Amino acid sequence: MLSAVGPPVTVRVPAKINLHLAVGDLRADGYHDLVTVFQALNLFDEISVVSTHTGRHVDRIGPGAPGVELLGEVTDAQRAEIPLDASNLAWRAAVALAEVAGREPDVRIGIRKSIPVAGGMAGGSADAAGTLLALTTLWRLDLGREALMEVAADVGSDVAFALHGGTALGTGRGENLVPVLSRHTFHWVVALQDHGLSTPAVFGELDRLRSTSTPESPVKRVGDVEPVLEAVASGEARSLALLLGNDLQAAAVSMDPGLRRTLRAGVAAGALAGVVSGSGPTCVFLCADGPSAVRVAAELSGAGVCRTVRVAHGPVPGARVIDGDPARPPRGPGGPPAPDPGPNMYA
Ligand SMILES: C[C@@](CO)(OP(=O)(O)O)[C@H](O)COP(=O)(O)OP(=O)(O)OC[C@H]1O[C@@H](n2ccc(N)nc2=O)[C@H](O)[C@@H]1O
Ligand SMILES: Nc1ncnc2c1ncn2[C@@H]1O[C@H](COP(=O)(O)OP(=O)(O)O)[C@@H](O)[C@H]1O
Repeated sequence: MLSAVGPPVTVRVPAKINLHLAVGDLRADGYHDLVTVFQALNLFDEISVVSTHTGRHVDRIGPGAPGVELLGEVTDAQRAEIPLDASNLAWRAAVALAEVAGREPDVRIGIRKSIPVAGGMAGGSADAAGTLLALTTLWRLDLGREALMEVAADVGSDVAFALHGGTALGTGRGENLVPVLSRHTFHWVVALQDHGLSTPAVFGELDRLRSTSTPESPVKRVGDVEPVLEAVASGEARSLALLLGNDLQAAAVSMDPGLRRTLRAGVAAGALAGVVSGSGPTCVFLCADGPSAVRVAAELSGAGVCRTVRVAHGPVPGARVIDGDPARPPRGPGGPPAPDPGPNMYA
């Protein structure tokens, strides 16, 4: 058990999907320029941080090194796949923020995981973003939004979006964000696999496929992003369904050919369209409305093409403090309910 100063600060942070993902050629720094439309969905990880430099015992965060542990029900797969050493993205975020703040990362970080690991939904990035917001609150840092976004981008290409949430156009490595007008809710079915795909390996496979592409069998590229932005703004799921596209999908399917069946099964189950999320292997299916998503999820879960399915909607806000903010009353009996914890400081 740990010594701690003050109560933990807890942040809830959403998963993302890519409605559109155009991948440019390999850059000299090992990255690819992207044009992407992110949307945050209501699948959340929770991050709790607590100071460790002195003080009283806190139950919610137990022992472990260097400062990260998994909270709640933890599956064997999560235990196997999530590093609890200094390479954990949440810990890397803590170290990066401590450096900017000119202090030690004298904290413990608890991660309650719901976002699939290595699933193309940016769960690790979400944990990093949640840690940045939680520590900004715990340490009462007066960092501006721009400075926090810069720290986020240094930790990973998707981290800034997890802070931002909603729907956003991402360029550069994905870290340059512009909010996209999206007042309408879209309904999704998310098909999770029992394994992950490595993001760098999927980008590498796309480079390989493109280098061996011939005029007879070209590797197609997604179209322009503008129609996607218009469809998002209109709120018309049928228009958006025709425009979902991901340049990494060919690479993900090449590495995991079973995804072809998953994508077909979702549409056969009644979805308007399906697409691999980011580097995969998670597939997301856009549905006409909420009840349709429930029906598609029920049928897809019996089709034997994925580990499990979730019904989700988006856009939802980015990282939010849900507990432990000195400026808010505590959660729990007498306090406010956990969801919808107020305006996002960083959006
Ligand atoms: C593909 C996307 C699409 O949103 O999402 P995921 O599938 O990971 O969720 C992202 O670009 C992933 O972002 P993120 O997972 O933060 O990537 P990073 O840690 O920054 O980079 C991991 C590795 O992916 C490759 N990479 C990443 C981003 C980018 N624009 N070009 C790249 O080539 C590089 O090989 C890099 O070393
Ligand atoms: N907090 C974390 N949660 C999940 N994975 C993490 C975390 N920290 C580091 N990782 C590593 O990052 C890799 C990518 O994880 P994740 O962000 O879940 O997937 P993706 O990049 O496909 O969206 C994982 O395979 C894991 O080894």
